[in-house]
Amino acid sequence: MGIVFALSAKGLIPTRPLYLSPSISAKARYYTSRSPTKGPPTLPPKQPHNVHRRSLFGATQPNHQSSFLNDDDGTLKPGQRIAVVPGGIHSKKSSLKTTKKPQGSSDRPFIDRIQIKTRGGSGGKGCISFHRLGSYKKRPCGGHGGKGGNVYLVTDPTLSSLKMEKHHYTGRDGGRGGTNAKQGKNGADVFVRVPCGVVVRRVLDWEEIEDIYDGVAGEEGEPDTEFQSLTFEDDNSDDFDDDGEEMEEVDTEFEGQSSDEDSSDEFDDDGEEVELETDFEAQTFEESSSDDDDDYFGHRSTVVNGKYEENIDNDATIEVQEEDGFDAEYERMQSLKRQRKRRRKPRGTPSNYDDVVDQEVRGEDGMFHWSAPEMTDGNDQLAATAYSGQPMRKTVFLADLDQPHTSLLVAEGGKPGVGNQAYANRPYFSSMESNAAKKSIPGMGETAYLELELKLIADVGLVGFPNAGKSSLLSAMSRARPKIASYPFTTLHPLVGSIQYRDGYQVVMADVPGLIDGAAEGRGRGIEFLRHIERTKALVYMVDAAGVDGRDPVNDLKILGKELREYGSSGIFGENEIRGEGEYEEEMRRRRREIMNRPSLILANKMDLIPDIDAGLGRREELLFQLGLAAEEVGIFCEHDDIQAISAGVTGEGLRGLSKRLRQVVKQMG
Ligand SMILES: Nc1nc2c(ncn2[C@@H]2O[C@H](COP(=O)(O)OP(=O)(O)OP(=O)(O)O)[C@@H](O)[C@H]2O)c(=O)[nH]1
Ligand SMILES: [Mg+2]
Repeated sequence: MGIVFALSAKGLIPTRPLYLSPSISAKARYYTSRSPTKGPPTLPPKQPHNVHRRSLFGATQPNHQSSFLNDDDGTLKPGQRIAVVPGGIHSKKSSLKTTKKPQGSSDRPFIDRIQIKTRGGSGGKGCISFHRLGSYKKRPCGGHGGKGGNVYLVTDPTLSSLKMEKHHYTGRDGGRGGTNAKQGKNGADVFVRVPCGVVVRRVLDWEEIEDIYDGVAGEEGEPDTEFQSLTFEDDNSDDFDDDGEEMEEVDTEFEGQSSDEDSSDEFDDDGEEVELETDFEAQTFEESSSDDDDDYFGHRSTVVNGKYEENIDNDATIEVQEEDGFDAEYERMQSLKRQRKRRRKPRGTPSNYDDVVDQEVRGEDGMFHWSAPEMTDGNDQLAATAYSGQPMRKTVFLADLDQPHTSLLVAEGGKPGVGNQAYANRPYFSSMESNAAKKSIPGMGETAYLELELKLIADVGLVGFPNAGKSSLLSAMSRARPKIASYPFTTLHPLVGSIQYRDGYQVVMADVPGLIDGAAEGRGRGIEFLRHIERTKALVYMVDAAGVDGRDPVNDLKILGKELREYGSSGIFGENEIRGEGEYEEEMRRRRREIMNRPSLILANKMDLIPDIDAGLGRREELLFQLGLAAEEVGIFCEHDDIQAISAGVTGEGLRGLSKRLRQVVKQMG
């Protein structure tokens, strides 16, 4: 109970006491304070929006003094509305003019080669449970686990660099199976966004390289004993003690058979697998004669456990065959696991192991050095020596993601674990079977180390010496805003812009950082980015006709032609080498070799600095003529009309004609 004050024009006046619960809203209070004689409340007149505003939270903030909202005596008039708005000051940001940073400068990182690790999620575990009630009592009802999530690469046309959020991507694990045959939830897939034009390669791990090596050794019939002995090292009987006597019996039987030629004929009926096995046996047996034989057989029996046992009529194997379910599968997985473990390169490997493998690996095509050292002074020799200490990798080509919104499955999620409901329909389950699900291990997700290489997709590539005006041209013809400045190497990484035509046609042009003399040997940084012009349909050579930096345009063109020819012909410049074998790599090498056969335009820029009146038109024509001769000399594939005089940065002279011609050339090239 208390005295209620009503707000009125006269200020706060006491009215009759009312019992007000705190839950009564402010609106209710307003009505209760009104005199009943005045009739039903009417809506107050609409106030203009520019009423005084005060922050709702203003009074609680230390630096905000509360104040009355209305002008006169600090009281609210009946029907008066005030606007109470949440706090917050008017953002200054929105009033500031946002300026876009120029592209191509160092503050925007551009990454065109990266290695990432992807792993599919693990499968969920299967559940082991039994019905407790009713006629189903004691029947297995454990649900299977969920599948592990996959990892996909998806091309996103809005991206232009391989700057990734993370270097490791893992699919979500599958959920566990539940009781009452509830299946676990499938793990969510992970989509890794990459820009268009990414070439995806998978980096092989040591085991795979060794497998290749094995294959090579087998084909050539010159198995390397050292390698083999190291691979099968530690295959001693300790590991196989668990396998019990049966194994040993099998082994001895096998040994007997394999050493006896007649008995090996028995295997022929069983088809290819057996033949392969006998080959393998013959090979290992020959080599192992000098070594401890038992080691090899121990290894042999585990590797082809299942297959092998199927092929021999032996009491021991029949017993094993009976299992024919998860137990056998479990044993096989365990043995594979053990085998994998052993096959990993052991620590402290003898140096000759490395030597042997390295030589072989180096001898093959496509082997390459991973992280390249900084090329400081452009000395090829130095770079080569620095490389030699790097670990070797081998990659296989997976895909060239050049279309937008395409996805590529790179790491598959693991298979789900099996719940014991798999045995629910059996009339009788042995203890072995009912426990089989316990042993069913959910599959691990696939792991893939990927090497991603970005090759910009452009129709036209711009090459030229630093400061020639390449960025100015791109800026003048497209909506790209590269950094333009009067010092060399303003542009630090390639970027693309598209020339838009009225009818909607587009020509995409790539601005590549300036090339310099000796670029093919690694001088400067331009050569690093030349791979971005590999996909282009036409090339544009740009020279500074006025020779602002004291350069000679004709000589510049000769150097450019020479560097590009060298780049194309050998294509092996450390980092820029096209690595690996396969159709794709071959195609890329072919394309690079033909880089000089691409239709080219030669632009003499900064023509505004060559006055027509003083020196006359003759000087310009003379220059264009000389450029034509130089192009012919170095073998640039260029028509007479395609040597043009322009002024990209100042008057814009010749740009209209240039854009028309570019369109024609690109169209011709399909
Ligand atoms: N007079 C004149 N100057 C130009 C013209 N085009 C470009 N420039 C100037 O030349 C300088 C270099 O221009 P950029 O476009 O940055 O040259 P770039 O080839 O991109 O140079 P890098 O990025 O270093 O390889 C700038 O100062 C431009 O203003 C032109 O047509 N006439
Ligand atoms: Mg530039």
